[in-house]
Parts: sequence; structure tokens; C-alpha cells
Amino acid sequence: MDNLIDIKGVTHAYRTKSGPLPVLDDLNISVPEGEFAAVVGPSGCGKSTLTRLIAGLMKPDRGEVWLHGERVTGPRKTVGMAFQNPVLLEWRTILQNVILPLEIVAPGMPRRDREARALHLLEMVGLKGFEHKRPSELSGGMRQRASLCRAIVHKPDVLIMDEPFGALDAFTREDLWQTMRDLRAAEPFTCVLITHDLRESVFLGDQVFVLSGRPARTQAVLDVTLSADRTLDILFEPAAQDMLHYLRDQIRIAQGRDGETH
Ligand SMILES: Nc1ncnc2c1ncn2[C@@H]1O[C@H](COP(=O)(O)OP(=O)(O)OP(=O)(O)O)[C@@H](O)[C@H]1O
Repeated sequence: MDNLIDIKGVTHAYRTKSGPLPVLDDLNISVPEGEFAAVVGPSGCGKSTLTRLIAGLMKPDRGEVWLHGERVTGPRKTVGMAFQNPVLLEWRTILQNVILPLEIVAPGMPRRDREARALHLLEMVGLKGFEHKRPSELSGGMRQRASLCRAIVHKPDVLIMDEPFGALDAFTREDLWQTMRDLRAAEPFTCVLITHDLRESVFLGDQVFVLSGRPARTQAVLDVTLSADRTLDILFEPAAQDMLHYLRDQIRIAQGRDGETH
């Protein structure tokens, strides 16, 4: 299978007043087309920096980022992004917010077709009937559902999500995991998910990449050998529990806390 995302030997440092701050160090990550890569690592290790590099919003000091066989040298329209804060535009309805990327990427697409595409996605995520509401009229979980629709409405090559469920309560978060699973089954896409939640990484990921402490390297890669139509219950089964223990140990190592009693 071809890799849709290839991050090869990426090294990056921010220039700060007190000198360079090395953030990524010879990082290597490959994601085959259609796969879901979850990225976990200690706080501040460089995960968000990685998303900016994949999206072409920044260039690495060294190394290369490839998307779909093309070297990334600048921002790309074929990337969809979702963040912890859904940043929906209050002066637009939910439907108009979801349509926004199509207005930019496919300006020639008839309005009726744009709306049909957005309404289809809104229905899939359980927001049918809310399309004419303003963002402030929706709950946090509903806004994040709308934001997911907006991120994939233009069928991006890759969906990059940076802690998209981090601000939601535990039950809403689990609902959203299932929504993601169902969206992916209906519309396969390649995804990079940054998360602090190890259960989320195992439930949604095909592979989990553990980054080391800053500057981040790829410390470990876990193949999630659970069925694609996994349910939440699977997280309580021994195979998933073993994976969660492994990831927790890896995070301790990344934090330099290996050997502490736990
Ligand atoms: N524009 C910037 N200029 C200078 N330093 C930055 C910049 N952006 C991030 N940093 C620093 O780079 C390091 C990595 O930041 P980044 O946001 O990529 O980490 P992260 O792993 O996503 O963090 P968290 O898990 O806390 O969200 C941090 O120490 C941060 O303070």
C-alpha cells in the first residue's frame, strides 16, 4: 500500500529570544492511504508543530514532508483540519459554516450540490434539523460535530485533528469517537489525530505513534489490531487493555519517569 503521508527525518527548532528551541528531531512517520494515525506524547513535545508541518503552514529546518507523492512546500487545499476549539463563524448558519471549504476549493460547484453535500454530512453526524441554527445555539459536542463535517466536506486527502475532543465531557467525547468511526466507514479518509487520551488513540487509530519528550522523535509505534467496526466495549477487553498499558508505559518513558512506581 502507498503511503499518503511520509514524514522523513523532520527536524525543527523555533527561534526564540533565548535561542533556538529544538522541537522535532529526525522524526519519521508514514501513514498509508485510508489509515488513521493517532499521535500521542508528553505535553509540549511538538505534536501541534507536527500538524502545522503536515498542513504546509510551516517548513521544517531539515527533512521532508510528502503528501500523496508530492513534497509539501506550502499550505494545501487538500488538507482538512479540526481543532479543540471548533472556530465556527457566528455570522453564518451551521450549514453555511460547513459549506465554507467548498466555496474556496470548488467555487464552480452549484450551490444546490454544495448544500446537498453538507446536509448529507450533517445528517450522518446527527445534526439534521440544526442546519439553520447559529453556532452559539448548539452545544459544544454539536459544534464539534459540525466542525468535523466542515473538515471533510471537500473530501480532503488528509484530515488533521489536533485534540478535537479535548474540551468535551467524557460521555460526549465517546459519542464523538463513534461518530468518527461511522464517518470513516461511510467516507474513507486518511487521518492524523493528535490526542492526550490513550483510549481515544486505541479506539480510533490503526496505528499509534508515541513521540518522545522534546525534541520529539518517534519513540514507539503500536499497530492497533482491533476490528475496524470496534465498539466502545472492546476497550475493556484484554487485547485493548494490553495496548493501553503498553502506551502508558511508553508515555512514562517519554516523560523520563520510567522506573517510578505506579
Ligand atoms: N511559534 C512558536 N514559537 C516559539 N515556540 C513555540 C512556538 N510554537 C510552539 N512553541 C514551543 O514548542 C514546543 C512544542 O509545542 P507544540 O504546541 O508543538 O507541542 P504539543 O506537543 O502540541 O503541546 P501540548 O501537548 O501541550 O498541546 C513548546 O515548548 C512550545 O512552547
